[in-house]
Amino acid sequence: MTEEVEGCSTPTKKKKGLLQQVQTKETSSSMDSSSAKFQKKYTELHLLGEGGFGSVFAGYRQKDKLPVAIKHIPKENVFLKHKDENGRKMALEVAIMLKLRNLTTSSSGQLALVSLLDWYELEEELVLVMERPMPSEDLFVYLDEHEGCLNEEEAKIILKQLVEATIQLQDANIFHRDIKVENVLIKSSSEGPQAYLIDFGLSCFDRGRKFALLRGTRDHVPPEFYRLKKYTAGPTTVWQLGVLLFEILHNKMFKTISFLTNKLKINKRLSKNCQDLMTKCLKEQPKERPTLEELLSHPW
Ligand SMILES: Nc1ncnc2c1ncn2[C@@H]1O[C@H](COP(=O)(O)OP(=O)(O)OP(=O)(O)O)[C@@H](O)[C@H]1O
Repeated sequence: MTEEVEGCSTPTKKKKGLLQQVQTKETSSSMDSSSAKFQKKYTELHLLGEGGFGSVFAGYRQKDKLPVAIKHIPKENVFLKHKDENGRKMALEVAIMLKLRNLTTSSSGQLALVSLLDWYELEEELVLVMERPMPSEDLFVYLDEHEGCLNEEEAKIILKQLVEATIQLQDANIFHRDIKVENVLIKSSSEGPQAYLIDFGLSCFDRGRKFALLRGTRDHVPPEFYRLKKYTAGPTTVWQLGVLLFEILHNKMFKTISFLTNKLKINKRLSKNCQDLMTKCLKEQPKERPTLEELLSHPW
């Protein structure tokens, strides 16, 4: 059976800060009170990033100065499709992030996921308040600062953290669907890098079904989407982790469409085990890719 779940609608580049919204006519008193509660609790600072679906600002929680990231998603990009156990409709991104709160930590301690602290449904936008690891930057920017490429040891640490996090997601029946360098934060410390998977805007709950509609980044969708117009969660996640690994070790952007016409060229200077893991993740046939658990026990 082929089934599709909608997360957000057509991307817009519209940016809407809370102040602007507060100045426009808010009619509903409950929206007014949500807006007031938000402003009382959090202070917004500079823009961190702007994507297809919303804008993310740095901020902090006023009572304890906890660093937070505040994501504003215009209402036209939000479908209140999910129902909680009380029948209350909510955005899928919120429902998924609420479920993430219950996930346990990884074997190495910190799980590579950020927590949702609060969310507010305002008249024109949905506001998500998330934890903001400090100091951190997204892997796209981090790569830029490392001349486009990481060394194998660093790449291995980051990949392992992401594999552990995606196993937890899989166990919770959550399919991220858009793993890529822009959606990974890296917190640097003397103990090494700590990765965090962010942006659950295209994610969905999954119990092994087949998806037919493209959700996610076209360059990173697995070959089966092009060949059969169908993809499933596990092999897609492994494929996207393979793409991410390729990109962080090659200083090259990956495009599935080029992969389908040209043989993949992996840097021969990488260790044999690293090449082996990458080749396996990027197998054209989804059935030939390892599972996430197999990735975790790979010799690399
Ligand atoms: N919790 C966070 N802590 C720090 N920075 C964050 C956090 N969440 C998001 N960001 C920053 O904001 C950027 C955009 O966030 P996000 O990907 O969630 O937005 P989006 O509108 O869904 O983007 P896109 O459409 O590109 O996927 C990220 O690339 C990152 O730089």
